[in-house]
Amino acid sequence: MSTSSMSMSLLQFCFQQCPSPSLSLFSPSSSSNSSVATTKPAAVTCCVSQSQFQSQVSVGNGNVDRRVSERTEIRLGLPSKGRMASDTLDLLKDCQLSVRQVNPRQYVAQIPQISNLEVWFQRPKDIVRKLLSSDLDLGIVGFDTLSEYGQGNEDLIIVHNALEYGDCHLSLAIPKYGIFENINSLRELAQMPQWTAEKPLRVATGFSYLGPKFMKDNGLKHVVFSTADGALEAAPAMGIADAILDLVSSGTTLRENNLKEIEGGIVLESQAVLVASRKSLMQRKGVLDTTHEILERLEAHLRAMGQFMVTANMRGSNAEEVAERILNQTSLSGLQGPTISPVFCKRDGKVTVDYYAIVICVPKKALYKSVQQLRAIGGSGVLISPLTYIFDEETPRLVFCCPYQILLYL
Ligand SMILES: Nc1ncnc2c1ncn2[C@@H]1O[C@H](COP(=O)(O)OP(=O)(O)OP(=O)(O)O)[C@@H](O)[C@H]1O
Ligand SMILES: O=P(O)(O)OC[C@H]1O[C@H](OP(=O)(O)OP(=O)(O)O)[C@H](O)[C@@H]1O
Ligand SMILES: [Mg+2]
Repeated sequence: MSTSSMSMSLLQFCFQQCPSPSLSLFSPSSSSNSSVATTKPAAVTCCVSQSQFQSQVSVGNGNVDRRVSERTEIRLGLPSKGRMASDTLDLLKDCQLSVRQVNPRQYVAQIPQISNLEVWFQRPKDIVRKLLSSDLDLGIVGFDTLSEYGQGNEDLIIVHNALEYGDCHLSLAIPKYGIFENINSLRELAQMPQWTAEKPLRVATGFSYLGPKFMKDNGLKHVVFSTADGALEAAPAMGIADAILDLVSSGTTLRENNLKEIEGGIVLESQAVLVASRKSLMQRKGVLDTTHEILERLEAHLRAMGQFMVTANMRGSNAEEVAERILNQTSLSGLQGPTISPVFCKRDGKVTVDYYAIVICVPKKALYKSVQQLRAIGGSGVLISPLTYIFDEETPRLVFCCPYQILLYL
């Protein structure tokens, strides 16, 4: 999932009503007709139980609003542990937003470049909960965690939906063996005669909100879920469950445990996202500006990560003629077109221009093709350099981040 493939940036979760799943053992009810088959960050639609949400957040309740106005510092929640923790700190460091933590057991830290910002290290699920309770204003978490614990709450706004790490997907997996040997799709799984009201399909998952919702949306009636916190892949072989619903990245853990994914079984694609509390953006002084700054730095860095700067010399009679040759090649157009400068040299005592130096940005994926095209039109001395930042006039995501647009958007 690349940044460029996502056009929308500040995304809202749709707030709908649906039954609240129980946390230990539960079955999805079949009454809802809403559908979220494969959810990606770019198109989020999740359900939330209104009563459940209100018990956590109390929308419009004086306590929450008082808390929003009482504190003056802005709080950013970052994962305190797990694989997201170090990747998040690395990303911020690459954006010149290094987190200064006096000691690793201290849960509060600073980003000296941004005044009035406190970093709080929390478990990813607690970041989502604390955004909802207005104890945090901004947070970085996996989209899976946001979807599971945010449950479509409209106070959560995805400011950046593709931070390009933590890539994984939430998927249903079944054994490769036994009664599942010839089952390769969700439809085939649903049609198996084995699942009845008395003997439902048993699914082990840590996603006790998204799991039942996915099954219900896909019309699987006879399903029960059990929760587990880790090593879910062992559950089918231990006879505890028939299937599992868990995160998959390389697929190694599934393979090593004789499990397989099935067609139509992906619940969502996930990667790290930057989330904000809508209430904070709207009500707390400085949150919008701070969000704007963080977002701009993230965008500039992530855009640059996907590109190389290519310089080359080209023989030509004038800059326009060289430009024409370059622009006729599909992989050489650069960000806004090539920069072309004359290369002056002295021949027979006279300053002449036989060559032009060209500078273009090319997507990393298209590098080899670009070099081939450059050579084909007479390019020589091709130099490739990494880029650190690409700051545009205004990042597309920021369109939504100015107060006026936010007000319009909300
Ligand atoms: N195998 C994986 N590959 C890539 N990203 C993953 C993988 N598993 C999880 N993630 C992403 O990283 C986030 C944190 O996962 P991680 O396993 O580090 O912590 P956790 O599951 O909260 O804690 P724990 O596994 O210790 O209970 C997930 O929410 C998801 O976004
Ligand atoms: O497709 P793979 O690359 O094999 O990764 C998938 C595994 O990664 C996560 O587990 P984690 O390592 O977080 O352990 P956990 O089960 O203790 O959470 C996830 O729960 C899967 O088990
Ligand atoms: Mg884990």
